[in-house]
Amino acid sequence: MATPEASGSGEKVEGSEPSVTYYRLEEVAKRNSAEETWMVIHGRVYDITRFLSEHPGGEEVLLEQAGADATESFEDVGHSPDAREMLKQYYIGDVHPSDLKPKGDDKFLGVLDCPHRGRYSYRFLVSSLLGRQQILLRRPR
Ligand code: HEM
Repeated sequence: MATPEASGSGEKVEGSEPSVTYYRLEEVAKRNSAEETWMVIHGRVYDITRFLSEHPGGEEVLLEQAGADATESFEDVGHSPDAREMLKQYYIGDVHPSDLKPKGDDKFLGVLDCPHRGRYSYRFLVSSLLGRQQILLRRPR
């Protein structure tokens, strides 16, 4: 039976959403070419191989992020709701919970209550405000 520690291509994690396949980041990192292109956006894994030639922003920028976490680049562009909707068709699973642990070097800068839930994600707004610095966000109670 697969465990969260096991490596390999896609697995189920006990106690997690049963229909979700989880991928380790090292697994995603191997799919870094035009033959097989995976990327992570907001903790989700996408196989965008067949989308490369269709991307309005070009193939090049996607290949630069191939096998990696492209969340920041994706948000920095300010993709439209249509673009976000398109993501669904390339979704193959989630990043394994063990690879989602926050990095120890994250710096706490403060708490931001962000009322905007529309087109732009929290991360986009924060990166506009603070450049590349990190800030912890808390939903208003
Ligand atoms: C699978 C993930 C992605 C999807 C589905 C996607 C989709 C799209 C779509 C539909 C557009 C047209 C404009 C819009 O509707 O927002 C677009 C434009 C663009 N995308 Fe992406 N994109 C993805 C990932 C990325 C990544 C990772 C980058 C950067 C590394 C990127 C960079 C750009 C750029 C530079 C444009 C052109 C913006 C402009 O000309 O105004 N995209 N993308």
